[in-house]
Amino acid sequence: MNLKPRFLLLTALLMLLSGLAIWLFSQKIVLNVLQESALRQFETQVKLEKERSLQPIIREVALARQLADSQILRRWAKDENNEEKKQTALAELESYRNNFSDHSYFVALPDSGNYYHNNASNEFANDQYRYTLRADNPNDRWFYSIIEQNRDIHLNVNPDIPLKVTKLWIDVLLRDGDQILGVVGTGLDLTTFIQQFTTTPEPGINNLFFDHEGAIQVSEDISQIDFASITKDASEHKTIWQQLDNEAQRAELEHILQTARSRPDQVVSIHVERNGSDQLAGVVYLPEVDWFVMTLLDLDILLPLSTFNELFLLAGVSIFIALLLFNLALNRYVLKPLRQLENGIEQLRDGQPVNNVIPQHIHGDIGRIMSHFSSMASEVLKSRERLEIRVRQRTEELEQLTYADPVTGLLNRRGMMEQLQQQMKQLPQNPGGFGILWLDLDRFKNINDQYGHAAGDLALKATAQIIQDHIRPDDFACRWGGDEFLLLINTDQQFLLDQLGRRLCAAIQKHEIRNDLNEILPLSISAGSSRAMAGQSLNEILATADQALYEAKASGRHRYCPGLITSH
Ligand SMILES: Nc1nc2c(ncn2[C@@H]2O[C@H](COP(=O)(O)OP(=O)(O)OP(=O)(O)O)[C@@H](O)[C@H]2O)c(=O)[nH]1
Repeated sequence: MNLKPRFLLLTALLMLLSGLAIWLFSQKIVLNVLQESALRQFETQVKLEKERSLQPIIREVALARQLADSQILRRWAKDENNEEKKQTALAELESYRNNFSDHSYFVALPDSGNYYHNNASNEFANDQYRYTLRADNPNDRWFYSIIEQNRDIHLNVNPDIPLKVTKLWIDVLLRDGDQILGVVGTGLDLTTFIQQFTTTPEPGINNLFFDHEGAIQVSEDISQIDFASITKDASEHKTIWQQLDNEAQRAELEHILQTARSRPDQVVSIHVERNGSDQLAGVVYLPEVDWFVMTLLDLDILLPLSTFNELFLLAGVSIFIALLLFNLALNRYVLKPLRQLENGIEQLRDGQPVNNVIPQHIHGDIGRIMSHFSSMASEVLKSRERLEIRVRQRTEELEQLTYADPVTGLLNRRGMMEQLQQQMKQLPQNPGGFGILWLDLDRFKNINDQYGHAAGDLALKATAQIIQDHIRPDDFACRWGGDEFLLLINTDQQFLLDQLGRRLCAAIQKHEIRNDLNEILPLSISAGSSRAMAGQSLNEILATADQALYEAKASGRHRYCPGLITSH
């Protein structure tokens, strides 16, 4: 994968991750703020409701407690059949009836099981005794449970089906020290209270009231209310524990309830999983009625994902713009220079200068790399040029070596053959032809033998030099082999050829060549010639010169013999 898509992919990934982190983080912050404000609001609401809606209950409870504290009532309960005490007590009860908001009261005495009651319409003004409670009657179970539990106060919620109201029964123990003399109390219509307290204007908020056992007493959902809690076994209760999804949550709530009980009127919060959704719960203990109230905030409803739509949109647009800007910057500062660098490398590979593709004005890291590359490229090109020159020179030297005689520096036999063939090709257009001189040192073997091989070489070099001195620039001389030299003389004049042959014989003999011991080497030469004419072959021309040389040797050496031209 190319650099560009890789970078884009990486950046997109990083941005998405950071966007996700920001989103989660901001969601958490928003959630915390929401929870905080919800709890504060809830705390205030509880206080307000306590003042407003709960106050009547509290007042009734206080009044019922006061009634249970009445000496008159105690005296009668201890001596139920005493008519005077009874009438005084009933009068007392009557005054409480007027004060109770339900305008009703009841008194139940355990020894006799007698139940006394009068209602708002004063229906039983002279007939307060209503009936006798029986332990085996399920309807009377509440009374025996209260006595058995020995708790000072019981609040018992019961629907009054004929009246279509929900009644709260406030049951308070009538005591004399440890002795339980009876149960007194009143009823209270909870319908309005339930409506006020549990019907919340905001969806996603739910209030539940439950007692010390967790039995739900007030709920918006009537089916959740544990009516007549007092008469039921623990297993029959509809409890707050059943509202929670798992055991760990229940244990946590147990702990929270203890904390709430130790700090009445203060909200203690807990996260609960209820019906599969994450909910925030605030719990408050209401000591006056020995109840807990739990407000449940359903976060999925209160804080739906759609709340973050704008944030998502903003994050998406930001990521897109950031990607675009990053892409532009990446292209301008990295990818484009890299492409130019790549072009430069291609140019360099082809041996071209790179200045036209590598810009000189880029700054920073990439600019430095470009400038280093430019200098490196020009160095590479220079050294390549130097290398090429060196190779050319070396080739020329090698060619020279191929065609040169190492001892004398003259052409070797191969070099001369090429020149001869060249001349032979031009022979038809050159009717005067050219001349050949074939030279051979006389008794050269003796020089080697007598003065040594080095002296022989010296003689060969001196001969070559003399030859060079006598020929013209357009003539060619070679060492044909051993002590033989062949000269290609660019002339169509026989006499000039003869003249040169004789001069060379004279000059070589005349020349004093000395060895290391300063001894003069006896050097002379024999020479033969031939004239190349159109129609002759090279072999014939050379054979003529060779024959002439042979004659020069045969006739005493140190002489020149012109070759006889054989005509066809
Ligand atoms: N020092 C030296 N001697 C060479 C070289 N090449 C050939 N020779 C010698 O040259 C001699 C040539 O001898 P020949 O041409 O046979 O005979 P010559 O002694 O010259 O006698 P004539 O030609 O009959 O006058 C031989 O002794 C070779 O060893 C060389 O490069 N250096």
